[in-house]
Amino acid sequence: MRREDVNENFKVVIRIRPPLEREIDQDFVNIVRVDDDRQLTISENVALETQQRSQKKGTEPQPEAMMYNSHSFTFDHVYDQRARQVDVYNHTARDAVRSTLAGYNATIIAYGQTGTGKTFTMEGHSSSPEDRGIIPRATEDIFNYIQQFSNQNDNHPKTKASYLQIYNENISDLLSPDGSNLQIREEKQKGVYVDKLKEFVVKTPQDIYALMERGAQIRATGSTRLNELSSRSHAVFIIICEQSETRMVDDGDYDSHEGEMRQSFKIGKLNLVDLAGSERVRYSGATGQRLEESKKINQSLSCLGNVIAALTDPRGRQHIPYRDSKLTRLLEDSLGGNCKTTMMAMISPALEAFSESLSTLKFAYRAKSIKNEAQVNEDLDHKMLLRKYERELKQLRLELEKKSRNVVDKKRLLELEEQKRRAEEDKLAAITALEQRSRAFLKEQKMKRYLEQRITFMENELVVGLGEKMQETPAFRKLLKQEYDRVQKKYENTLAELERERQSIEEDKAQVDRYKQLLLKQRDIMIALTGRLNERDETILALQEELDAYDHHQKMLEDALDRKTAALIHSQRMSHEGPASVNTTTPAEEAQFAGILNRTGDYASDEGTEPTSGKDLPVNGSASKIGDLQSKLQRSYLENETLMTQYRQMEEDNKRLRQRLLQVTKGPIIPDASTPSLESVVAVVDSQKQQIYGLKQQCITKEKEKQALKTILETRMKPMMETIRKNTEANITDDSEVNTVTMKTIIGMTRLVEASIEALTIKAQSS
Ligand SMILES: Nc1ncnc2c1ncn2[C@@H]1O[C@H](COP(=O)(O)OP(=O)(O)OP(=O)(O)O)[C@@H](O)[C@H]1O
Repeated sequence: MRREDVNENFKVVIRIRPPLEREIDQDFVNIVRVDDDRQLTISENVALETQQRSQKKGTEPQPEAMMYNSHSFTFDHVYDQRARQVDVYNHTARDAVRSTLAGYNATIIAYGQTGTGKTFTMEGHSSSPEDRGIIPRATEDIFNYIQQFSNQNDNHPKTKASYLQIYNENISDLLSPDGSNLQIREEKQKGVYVDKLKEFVVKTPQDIYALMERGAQIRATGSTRLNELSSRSHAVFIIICEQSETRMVDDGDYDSHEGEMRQSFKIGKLNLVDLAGSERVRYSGATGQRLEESKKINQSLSCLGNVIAALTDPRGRQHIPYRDSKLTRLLEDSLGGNCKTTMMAMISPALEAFSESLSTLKFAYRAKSIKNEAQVNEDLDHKMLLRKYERELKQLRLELEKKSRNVVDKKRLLELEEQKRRAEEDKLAAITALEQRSRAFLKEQKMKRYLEQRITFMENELVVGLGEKMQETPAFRKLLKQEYDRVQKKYENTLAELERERQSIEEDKAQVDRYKQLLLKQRDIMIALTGRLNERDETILALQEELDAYDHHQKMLEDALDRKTAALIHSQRMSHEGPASVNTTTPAEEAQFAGILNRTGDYASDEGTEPTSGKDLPVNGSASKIGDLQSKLQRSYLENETLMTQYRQMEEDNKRLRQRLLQVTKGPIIPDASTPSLESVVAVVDSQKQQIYGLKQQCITKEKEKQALKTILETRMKPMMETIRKNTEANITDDSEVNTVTMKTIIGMTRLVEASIEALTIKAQSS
């Protein structure tokens, strides 16, 4: 699709018609001066008028009354009064016609006050060949071109014509009496068009002249004071040029394989618009029906003015009021759309039309800044369409590859590849189907062409009865129509099927996009889960270390307690059995003994042993304190067990979480009853975090308890043992061996307390 410079696509030219007899009779004064072929000046040239009057009277003109109210304008071209029809066609209309043949939409609009020469410019006078207007000249040009072009190429041009009018806001077909109150429709491919407007295939310029004449007879005209044969409606003559071209692709063709056949269709539409003239009712003297017509004409022209004002608004208005009138709606493509448009504004040179001419010039000047964007209306052949799809697929594959490179998980990459492969297979299947459809479509087209040729042949060759051509018989016409309708329907069905195929390929593309999005989402979820698992692993590791440290210190405490307990039992035994047994047990044996007692619970039964004498009391009191210590340690041991159970529980959860992660990495996340959702996994992680926090709190509490135990031993037990030692020392009267043992026991117990304090201090520091 080629695009042209937008400024080139909307041109405005001015044509000044020569003064009419009526104007010459009424003291004609020329108010328009053409400065060059692009600029003109309009002024209420009182000087000239004064001069003429002065000449009549034989007086000198007044110098101060030379010119006033003068305005200069520049346009794409200015045609003065002497401009011939052929000049106007060659300089202005021919480009538009050639654009149509190149596949563009082109419009020529004749605008101006009533009686300024719009119809003359567009249609001209058929009586004089020199006065032929744009429509007949364009027609000849088109047929000349077609003849020349179709001789050179394997081209099959087809020309069709339609003729419509907008009269009192009602669109009617000027070539078909049934076609009234027609509706304007719009389609993406076709643009704006009139529904049910008949299109006539024309093969010679004469065919077009016949249609023009037929339309002119129906077109609403009337006599007004300013124009004897005034057009009371806006008329649009439409010429459509369709060309199909089949040619061998050469190596210079973009994205095509050399040697392939390429077919393309170009459809250009030429709108030749002859607007009804605006008029000031005061001057035209319209009444009754004429007055109503004038109002409607002025109203739709004012809508045209509004559309042009909106299109050229420097603020860049969003809403363009095309729908305010049938005229503007019909010209939507021509004004600011896909079209090469030329506006021809006609003016009268007479002083009496000064204000109308000035307003026409201002209107035309404003329209100069309209920007159109014209494109060739070209349909690619089906192979080209396939290549276009292939290109899109290739692009899609590249994008997918680019995205895949970013995915960290190799497994996901493999799955992506697999999905991509499946999508490609689907596309390939779609393309194969489309190719088949295209082949069928081409076959249909060939058949259609063959039938058309046969019809033409029959039209030319067959004659029935007394010189009456067969094509003129109703039976033949009926058959012809049936056949034409059948082929047309088949052609349309094939087109519709192709469109469906195209849509299905579009859907496939969208599906691939959805896959891509899903995979990217899964990748993100996977990364998030891995992050959370790592966090949890770190937490568990920290907890494990803490527990190990705790176990170690507990073990130290237990060992210290075992040693002291063994020493105490040994002292007790010594005090009962006498000094002879003092040296019979080694410290290692004592510790082993105490350890055995501790583990079997025999120590507990010792707690209940009754004191044998009053002197033993302090010793047994200390034993009970140490027993307390022992049972606290026992509790701590149990708590440690509980901690271990919780830790194992957490490990179990961790294992489950890893399994969940494995599921996520294996396939798309589709929540079901058996698979925990991401939210539930996150909840488990959170609850375990809370458990870890609880465990930490318990450790802290236990530490506090131990601190309290240490304080008790330090502040209560130690002074107590000191008091016992001092009292015992003071009460010893003789130097018997029992007293010595008792003293030793007391000293041993004091050391035991000190050792316990020391052990607890080490634990507290390391914690
Ligand atoms: N360039 C010209 N050379 C000679 N005669 C012209 C020229 N332009 C217009 N005329 C004559 O002026 C008269 C009015 O012209 P025409 O009917 O084309 O005007 P119009 O703008 O179409 O008017 P309306 O809007 O009322 O239909 C006609 O008689 C026509 O022959």
